Amino acid sequence: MLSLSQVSKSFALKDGPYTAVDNVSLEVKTGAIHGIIGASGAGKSTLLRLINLLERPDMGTVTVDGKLLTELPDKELRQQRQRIGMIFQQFNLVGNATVSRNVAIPLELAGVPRAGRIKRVQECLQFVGLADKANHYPAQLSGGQRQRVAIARALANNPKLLLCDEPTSALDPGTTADILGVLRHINDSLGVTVVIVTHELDVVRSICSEVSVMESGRMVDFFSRDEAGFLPPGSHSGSYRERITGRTGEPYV
Ligand SMILES: Nc1ncnc2c1ncn2[C@@H]1O[C@H](COP(=O)(O)OP(=O)(O)OP(=O)(O)O)[C@@H](O)[C@H]1O
Repeated sequence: MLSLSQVSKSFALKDGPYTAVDNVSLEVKTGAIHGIIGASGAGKSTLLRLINLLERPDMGTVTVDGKLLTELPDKELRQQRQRIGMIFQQFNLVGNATVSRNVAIPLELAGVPRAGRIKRVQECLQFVGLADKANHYPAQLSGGQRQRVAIARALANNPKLLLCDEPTSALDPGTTADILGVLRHINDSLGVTVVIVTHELDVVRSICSEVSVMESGRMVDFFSRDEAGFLPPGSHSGSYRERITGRTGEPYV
């Protein structure tokens, strides 16, 4: 479903270039819930933004659902991007637009006619359990409800891939569990592949089928729930692998 090959990204800083993502390769199969974990500044969000080309890689290739995004002309890239949903820590809703209008925006951008938009907005709001909030504004909703609206908006164009940048970091533990339940449901019932950037080990332990670990822009480890077994939520010490699986292992190169 998703393949990154030797992807790098540097930013020009005052004292010279800074490499945020350094020669990263990654394969994510259809149906996975893939976690990307690592310390602050490791390059996780930048890597996520490279997947839908919100950031252009300096080097390397990005393939999503068989399309080599890094080679597509702009118009085709815009079309392919519509099949990649994204949600953020701070929800990024349009504050002066109602819930239904927020969900309708990506449909308008995709050129869906009005009747189709109305139907799809209703479906998406029903899916996230917010049909009764269609005419509310974001400021009238709780954090968890805002994230549900953001999820409904991300689902509007039937994405095959959902990118989540710290989706629960602004939420309390109960609401976090709730939103993780929605993400699991999207994966199970719609077959959407999910990539989640997080620094929360419990998010990984709760829903991820596999994890990659980033450190200083590089991918330093990869393991799956099937192969390693994940511990239940709770605090443990050691490397990311030890804390998630309870076991040590050979670092991935
Ligand atoms: N647009 C940018 N311009 C300059 N530097 C940037 C830019 N985007 C990211 N960086 C730098 O790249 C590094 C990696 O940032 P990134 O946000 O990807 O890390 P992260 O692992 O997601 O961290 P966090 O968990 O704190 O969000 C950081 O040092 C950051 O300051």
